[in-house]
Amino acid sequence: MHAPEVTDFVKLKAAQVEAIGDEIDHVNQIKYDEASKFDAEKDKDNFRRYEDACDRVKGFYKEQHTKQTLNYNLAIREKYAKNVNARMTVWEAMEMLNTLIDESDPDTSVGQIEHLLQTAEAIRRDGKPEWMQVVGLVHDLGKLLCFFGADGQWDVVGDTFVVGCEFSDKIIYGKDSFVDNPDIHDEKLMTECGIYERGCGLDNVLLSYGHDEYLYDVMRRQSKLPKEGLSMIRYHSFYPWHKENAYQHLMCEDDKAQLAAVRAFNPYDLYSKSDEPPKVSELKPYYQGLIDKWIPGEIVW
Ligand SMILES: O[C@H]1[C@H](O)[C@@H](O)[C@H](O)[C@@H](O)[C@@H]1O
Ligand SMILES: [Fe+2]
Ligand SMILES: [Fe+2]
Repeated sequence: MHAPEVTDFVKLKAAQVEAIGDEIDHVNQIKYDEASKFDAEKDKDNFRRYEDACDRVKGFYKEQHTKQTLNYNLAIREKYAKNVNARMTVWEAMEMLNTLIDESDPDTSVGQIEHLLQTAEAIRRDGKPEWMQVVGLVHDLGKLLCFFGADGQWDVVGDTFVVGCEFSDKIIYGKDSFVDNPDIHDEKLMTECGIYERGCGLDNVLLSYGHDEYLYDVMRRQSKLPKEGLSMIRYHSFYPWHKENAYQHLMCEDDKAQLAAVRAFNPYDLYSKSDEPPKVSELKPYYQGLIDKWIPGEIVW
């Protein structure tokens, strides 16, 4: 007589535990927009000091701000939309990227694979959802463009900004750094909205081309990441927007949620650069498990 009751009780408890588990997952899903603990612990003034940066970084931005034009942007998107550059898994891509030294970055001295793992580990330490850890792990893989026929690094790395409208003063080194960009002589482009409409939404805006736009496109088509995760990828270098509040007039309602997501991601990308270098082989099994779940198998790059 008692046995069924016990079984029922056990079932009830199991159901409750599962419900609590679901609730925790749910909280994890949304809690990325709380201020991160990680953010508070770091001395932020030591990062992104572009005025003190070396000539390599300054030269990089001069070239990028001169060559990222609207016409270039339209042409390069068309080129990469058609290309199959490689077929490989996410981990293979991480290993390939590791040989690159990023000329735009004043803050990191470790390789790219370490930077990806540092970012993911910081997100994991803070108990953020799995998909966000995956975003940390892959967010810079678009830098593979350097091996897929990019002209240099000016079309791959560095902060991004909007092309097709006036250059914001909130971009690194300001408006003046665009004096040699041919677009500044086009009056139609050099207004607040340029070719866009007020409130059109950032989905409809062309960001300067580089690793963010490229990887966003690859992941949008081939991963199971949620929209906020894809936005973290697409906008992570868009500092004039997520840090300096530029381009508000181009945003639509939904962009506010995307902005919150990108802001939650940013400290992990930036401040993990001073963490201890991670042990790649020790971490591989854990992250391979996440890759198998969110971006499985061979990817078309
Ligand atoms: O130096 C840059 C930085 O300015 C970008 O915002 C970032 O996304 C990059 O990965 C790095 O190349
Ligand atoms: Fe990046
Ligand atoms: Fe990064």
